[in-house]
Amino acid sequence: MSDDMKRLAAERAVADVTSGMRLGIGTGSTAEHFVRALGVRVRGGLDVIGVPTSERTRALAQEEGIPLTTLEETPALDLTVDGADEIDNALRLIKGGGGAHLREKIVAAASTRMIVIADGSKCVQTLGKFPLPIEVVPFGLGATRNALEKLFVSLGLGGELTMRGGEQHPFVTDGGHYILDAHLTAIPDAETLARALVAVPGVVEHGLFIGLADKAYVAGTDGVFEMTAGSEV
Ligand SMILES: O=C[C@H](O)[C@H](O)[C@H](O)COP(=O)(O)O
Repeated sequence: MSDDMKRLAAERAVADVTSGMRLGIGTGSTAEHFVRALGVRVRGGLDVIGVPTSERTRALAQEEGIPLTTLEETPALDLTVDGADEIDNALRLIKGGGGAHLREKIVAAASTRMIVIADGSKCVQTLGKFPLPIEVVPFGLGATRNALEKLFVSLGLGGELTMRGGEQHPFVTDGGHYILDAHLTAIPDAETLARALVAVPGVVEHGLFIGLADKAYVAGTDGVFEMTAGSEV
C-alpha cells in the first residue's frame, strides 16, 4: 500500500520532467520508483542527463539506461527529485535514512528546483520524531560525539546519539564516513540546530534540508497532493 503510494508520487514527478533537463536523481525506496519510471520515459525518447545521489542510485539508473553525468562535468542542474524521511508544512525535511544525505544535499543545492516525493506518512507538524542523521568523519569520533551531546543540551534538546550499524560494525557512507543518529523526538527550531551542527568539527553534513525543496508530491489514499511551503499537513 505504502509502496503503491510512493510509486504514485514518483510517477507524478516524472511527468514534470521534460527533454533537455539536467536532473539530480535521489536515493531511497521512493526515489527508486522515480528512477524506474524515468527509465521508461528515457527508453521512449526523453532526452535527459542525471547526477545520481548515491552509488545505489547510480547502479539502478545505469540498469535503466539513463544517461549519467557528474557535478564536475555538469555543475548546475535544473531539477532534483528525491524522497524524504519527514516533511513539515514549511517544506523543511529530514533526510538521510538511507545514509545518502551528503550527496543528496550537494545535488539539491546545485539544482534550480527540488521536488520531494513521498507517501503521506512522511508529513509531520514538527520535525524530529525520525532520528536525525549526522554524518561524521571517523577520526575523532569520541570528541565529535561529546561535542554533539553538549550542543543538544545547550539547545534544550534531549535524546540519545546512536551509531548507525552499531559500534562494532558502523555503517559506512559513500563518502567513507559514519552516521550518528540523533534521537531528538522534536526539533522546535530546525534553523538554529542546522547552523549549530555544521559548526561542530568532525560533522560533515546533517539531514536537515531547509530552504531546498520547492514542492512535494505526497500520495495518500485520495491520490497525489501537491504541497508547497505553507500547505496544511
Ligand atoms: O538517505 C536516504 C534518503 O535521504 C532517502 O531519500 C530518504 O531516507 C527517504 O527514503 P525512502 O523513500 O526509502 O523512505
